[in-house]
Amino acid sequence: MAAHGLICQRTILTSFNGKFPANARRFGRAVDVCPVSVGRGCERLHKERHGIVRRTSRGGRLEIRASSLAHIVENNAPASADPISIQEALGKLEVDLVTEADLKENDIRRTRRTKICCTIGPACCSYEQLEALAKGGMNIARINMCHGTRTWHKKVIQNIRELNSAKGYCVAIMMDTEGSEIHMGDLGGKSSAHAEDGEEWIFTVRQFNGPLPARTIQVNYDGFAQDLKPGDEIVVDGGLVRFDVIETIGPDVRCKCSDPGLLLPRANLSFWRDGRLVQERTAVLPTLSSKDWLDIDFGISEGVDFIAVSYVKSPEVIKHLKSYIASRCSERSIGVFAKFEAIDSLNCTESIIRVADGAMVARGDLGAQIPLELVPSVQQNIIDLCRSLNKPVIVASQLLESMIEYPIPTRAEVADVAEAVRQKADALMLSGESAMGLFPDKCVEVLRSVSLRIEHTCREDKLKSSEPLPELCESLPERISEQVCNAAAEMANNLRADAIFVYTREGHMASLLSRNRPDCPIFAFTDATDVRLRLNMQWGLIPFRMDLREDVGSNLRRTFALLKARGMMKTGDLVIAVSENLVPCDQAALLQSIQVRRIS
Ligand SMILES: Nc1ncnc2c1ncn2[C@@H]1O[C@H](COP(=O)(O)OP(=O)(O)OP(=O)(O)O)[C@@H](O)[C@H]1O
Ligand SMILES: CC(=O)C(=O)O
Ligand SMILES: [K+]
Ligand SMILES: [Mg+2]
Repeated sequence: MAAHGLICQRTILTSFNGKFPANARRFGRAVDVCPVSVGRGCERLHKERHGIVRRTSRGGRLEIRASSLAHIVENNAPASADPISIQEALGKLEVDLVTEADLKENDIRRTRRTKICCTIGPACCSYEQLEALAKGGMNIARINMCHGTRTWHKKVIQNIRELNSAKGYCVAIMMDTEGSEIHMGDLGGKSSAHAEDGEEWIFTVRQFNGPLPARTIQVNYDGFAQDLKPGDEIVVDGGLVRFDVIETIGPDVRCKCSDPGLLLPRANLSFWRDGRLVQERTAVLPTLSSKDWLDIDFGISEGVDFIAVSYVKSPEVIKHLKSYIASRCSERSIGVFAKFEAIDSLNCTESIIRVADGAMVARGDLGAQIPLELVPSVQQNIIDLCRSLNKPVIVASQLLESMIEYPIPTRAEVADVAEAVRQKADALMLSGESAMGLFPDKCVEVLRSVSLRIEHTCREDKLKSSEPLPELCESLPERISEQVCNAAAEMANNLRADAIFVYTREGHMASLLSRNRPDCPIFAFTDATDVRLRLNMQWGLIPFRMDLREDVGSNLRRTFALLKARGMMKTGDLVIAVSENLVPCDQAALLQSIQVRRIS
């Protein structure tokens, strides 16, 4: 409270040039209403700008709502003022800079709906590089615990949190576990090696004290040599290099290179016998290793927003992790995403998606475990299942692979991105393109521009499929929410509304709206920063943070006034508004309604 009083004082002094009564400090304590002294000219100016100034008692003293005060602060505060403490103290609307600029400059209905996730690596980890990605449209930053140290990742997380708080971005953080994939060692520190046709190489689980012997590759799991037989094939990175097994000798496997190529440190390995994946051993490797659990503890303590679990093979591991997270951090939840990349996951796709908070089509490793020609239909199937079960889904890997080296994508890559957008995936993910490529910013720009274009043509396309969504919820209050959202989305389409507004504490109704993939964007207002960050993963949602009141009318009025005052909406815009029941009582279902409002 003291800070609040101080901020008011500082604000008014700056805004109104000294017309601040010496005793105003006494008045400036209320959280939402802040008595200030202003001259007549100021009052008129303020009324014109915001329309929400209220004259109260004696001449010259006005009550200005905290929210509009925040606006004055923005426009008049000296550069040294701390915008975040002001924001917090005044409880104003929090929106990221990119969205705000976009809404101000462009047609609301043309904002991007498909979200962008970037893997952070050496090519994009500095504060400035991360800022460039955020500016370009990155919604989620992914850190991959396969690479880098925890200290390195901690710094990245700090940079992103700082960007969010200092510059108003809303970049969520996803931590991706290493998982029990089989991979090569680090090539003794070399950046790469070349395997020539017919050359003999040794794959081994041995550790070496000195330098790695020539043409030797370490493998990260002990049982590997027992698992293989002469005639088996070792496939590196999904087929970039191949070796035939000649013989196994203790911890060593002697092989001959059958497909020459470049070997990169820690490249993924898979083993094939008679055209099928050898998987007895990988099936018993734990999905979460002891190192993964340490990484998960790290993620929880660093407050990541999502954890993506690599090599999921069954729903159990997801359930286990979710209950672990619930027991370790009760005050905020972390979204657990299942990565579909292990062949076993495809036997129980639906049951995995049901227990997870979202899914990722991890096409990189998936393509090394199933024939490549099956990957597109698996992608389509997972996206469709996620949509019907209302879980966000990310399409990952090789979207713009050639852009690791080149400043423009291939035509085929653009077609691949377009396909994922047309399938209405929630998010697209860059891997090596952003982590270690030469053009991370350009990659984000390509995802952004292709998404915008394809989304637009999908909306224009009158032939778009209108298959009804299957019913999702079971209990009556939830079914009512679902029906309200479905109806609101349909109304928005039929009335060509400019936006749907939803007031939500946990984000549930926001995601039910997103599931409908309506023609206009969905503005989701929530009072929790962690919910806001998590909503940034979902298709078409523009998440805002503000203090919600129990009174829906008051929330509506405040958001309309604020968005209009800040130039993000204009007179005449048509809005469909729905609200979760924000009053803690059993009458929840009865309080939901759909309102249609035109901004005056
Ligand atoms: N934190 C990091 N430090 C160094 N290099 C990284 C880092 N993150 C990613 N990379 C590089 O970018 C490449 C692509 O990243 P990506 O996250 O797709 O990794 P990956 O090894 O393919 O594993 P996964 O299957 O989990 O995606 C990596 O192979 C690695 O070379
Ligand atoms: C993203 C990931 O893990 C993959 O494509 O394999
Ligand atoms: K990983
Ligand atoms: Mg993978």
